[in-house]
Amino acid sequence: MSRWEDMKKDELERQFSPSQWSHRMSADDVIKAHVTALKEGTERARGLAQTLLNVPYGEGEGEKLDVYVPTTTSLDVPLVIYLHGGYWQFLSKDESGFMAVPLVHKGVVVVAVGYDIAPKGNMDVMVSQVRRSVVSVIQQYSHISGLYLCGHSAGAHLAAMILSTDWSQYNVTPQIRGAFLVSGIYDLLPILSTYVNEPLKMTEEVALRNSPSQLVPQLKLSSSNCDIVVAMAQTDSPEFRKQSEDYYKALESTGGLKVTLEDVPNTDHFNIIEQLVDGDYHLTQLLLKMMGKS
Ligand SMILES: N[C@@H](CC(=O)c1ccccc1NC=O)C(=O)O
Repeated sequence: MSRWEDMKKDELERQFSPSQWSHRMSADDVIKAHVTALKEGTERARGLAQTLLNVPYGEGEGEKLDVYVPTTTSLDVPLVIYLHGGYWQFLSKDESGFMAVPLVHKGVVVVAVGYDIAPKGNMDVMVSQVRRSVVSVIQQYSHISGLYLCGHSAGAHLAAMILSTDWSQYNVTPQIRGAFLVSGIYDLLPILSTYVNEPLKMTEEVALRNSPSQLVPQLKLSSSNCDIVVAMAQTDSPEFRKQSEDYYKALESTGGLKVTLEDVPNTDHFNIIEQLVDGDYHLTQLLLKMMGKS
């Protein structure tokens, strides 16, 4: 097995360029198609659900979230917070409501969180923002039947950082029932020397304190009752898949956590999450089942 520590810069950068590993399209086309799919799905969701857009969760201009509200009147209303991907430097909440399409029909509230991507935000800022967004959501929606997280790519990293929060400095302790971590990065050290870090400008110290792989004991303390699904795409690069496998193993080996590793067939880094617009998609079904809504 090759180790990232032994890789030359160009090989490491290829491993951390998800668009180069799709079997469906060229690198440029798969990113264009990804953005289009997210935008179209989000527009559809906005047509189907009632929405509360740009709800502030903090003082900052970028500290806003979008809520997709189901039209059902059930008392059992779970809420999923979605954290978008894009290497902490692309995308926004504005094209991140797509997964609400099948979920609002089933009576699930979906919240798409915005955060300040680089270069405006840095890693510490983004992690602080998404943590505060969770606190704000549970304060506003105290009547929900369960809180869930879903994150893609960099958003899966942020979701894992939320699970690893020491909530003692906050006013509340969120009880997160389940988390879907999709094609994420959990050890930031391998990207330090790559193009990904150019706008982020992380030092080794910043990368270490923001790596979920370093915070597994804290996750065990804070999120012991949370079902965790670590999902990876079949054609994610070997280093991306290793990130999921290693994080899964680290969580699993602490004992007492309910963790599963999902290797999703016929998917790449992008359509593994795009397909959440489809109610029949394997991960949508898993998420609904976890929430007791299948
Ligand atoms: N250089 C990256 C770019 C990338 O990851 C990306 C670009 C635009 C929108 C989303 C992206 N990634 C994942 O959500 C790549 O090779 O895929």
